[in-house]
Amino acid sequence: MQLTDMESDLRPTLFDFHGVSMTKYFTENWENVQNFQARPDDILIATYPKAGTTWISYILDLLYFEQKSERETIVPIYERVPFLEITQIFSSETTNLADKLTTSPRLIKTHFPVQFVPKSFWEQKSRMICVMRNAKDLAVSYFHFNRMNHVQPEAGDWMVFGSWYDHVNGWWEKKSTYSNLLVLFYEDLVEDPGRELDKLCHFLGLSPSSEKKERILSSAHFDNMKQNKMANYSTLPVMDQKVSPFMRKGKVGDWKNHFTVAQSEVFDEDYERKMKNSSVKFRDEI
Ligand SMILES: Nc1ncnc2c1ncn2[C@@H]1O[C@H](COP(=O)(O)OS(=O)(=O)O)[C@@H](OP(=O)(O)O)[C@H]1O
Repeated sequence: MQLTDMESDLRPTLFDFHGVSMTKYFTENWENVQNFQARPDDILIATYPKAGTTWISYILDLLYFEQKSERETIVPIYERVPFLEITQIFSSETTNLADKLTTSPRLIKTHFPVQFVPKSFWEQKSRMICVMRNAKDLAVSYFHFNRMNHVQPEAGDWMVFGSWYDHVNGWWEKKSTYSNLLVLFYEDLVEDPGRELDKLCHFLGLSPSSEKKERILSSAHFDNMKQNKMANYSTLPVMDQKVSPFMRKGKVGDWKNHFTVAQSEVFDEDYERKMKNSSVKFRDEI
C-alpha cells in the first residue's frame, strides 16, 4: 500500500504527559478516554507496545468469536480489538472506537501504564490481561516498529508510553490487589502456546473443545498470522511494511542479533539497578 504525502508526514514528537512520554495521538482525546464507560464483561488487553498485544488479541477474538466467519475475513484485528486511547488520525471524530463495538464481551486494547486506565474499568471489575515481554527483545521490536510506522516518533527517540520498567512494575504490583488481572509472558507463549491458552481459558472460565483449541493455536501461529491480512496490519497505510513487517520475527532472543556483547553488558547493569526491588522475572532466551 502506498503512503500519500499527508500520511508520510505524520511523525509526532514526544512530550512529558503526567510523567510519561507520550505523543498527541494518545493524549488528544484524554478527557473522553478517561470518561470511558467500561462494562463488567469487558476484557482489557493491557500491554507495553510490542509485548504480544496482537497475538493475545487474536487468540481472544478467536476464543469468543471464531464462528463469525465474516469477522474472520473482512474485519482487521485493530477494528475487532480497538485501541482505547488512540485518536482517529484521519477524522475529526472524537467518539472512542471501543464505544462502537457491538460484541459481548468487548475486547479492548490499551498500552497505558496502570495509573492511566480509566476508573470505570476498576469500578466495573472488568477482566484485564497483561502480556509482558523481556526488555531486550521488546526494544528491538519497538525500534523496527518505529522505523516502519509513520505515526510513531523516529526510531531512536525515547519510547512512547514511557518507561518499560515503570510499566511492567506498575502492572505487576496491581496483580496483588486486583484479582481480575491475568499476567502472561511472551516467552511462555512462544515456549508452550497450548499451556498458556489453557491458563487463559481458566482465567476466563471458558472450556473450549480440544478441536477448537487446536484451530486457535494453528490460526494464531506466527506463520499464519503473518500471512493473514486481517491480523498482519497490512491494511493500515501508516505502516510501511517494506521497511519492516509488523509480523517481523516473532522470536525470543532476536536481541542477540542486534546488541553487541558490550551493549548487552551495559544494558544488564542498568537493568539490575532498575529492577532490584521488583519481583517480576523475565527470560530473554528459552
Ligand atoms: N503469533 C505470534 N507469535 C509470535 N510473535 C508474534 C505473533 N504475533 C505477533 N508477534 C510479534 O509480536 C510483536 C508485535 O507486538 P504487539 O502486537 O504488541 O505490537 S503493538 O504494540 O500492538 O504494535 C512482533 O515482534 P517482533 O517480531 O519481535 O518485532 C510480532 O512479530
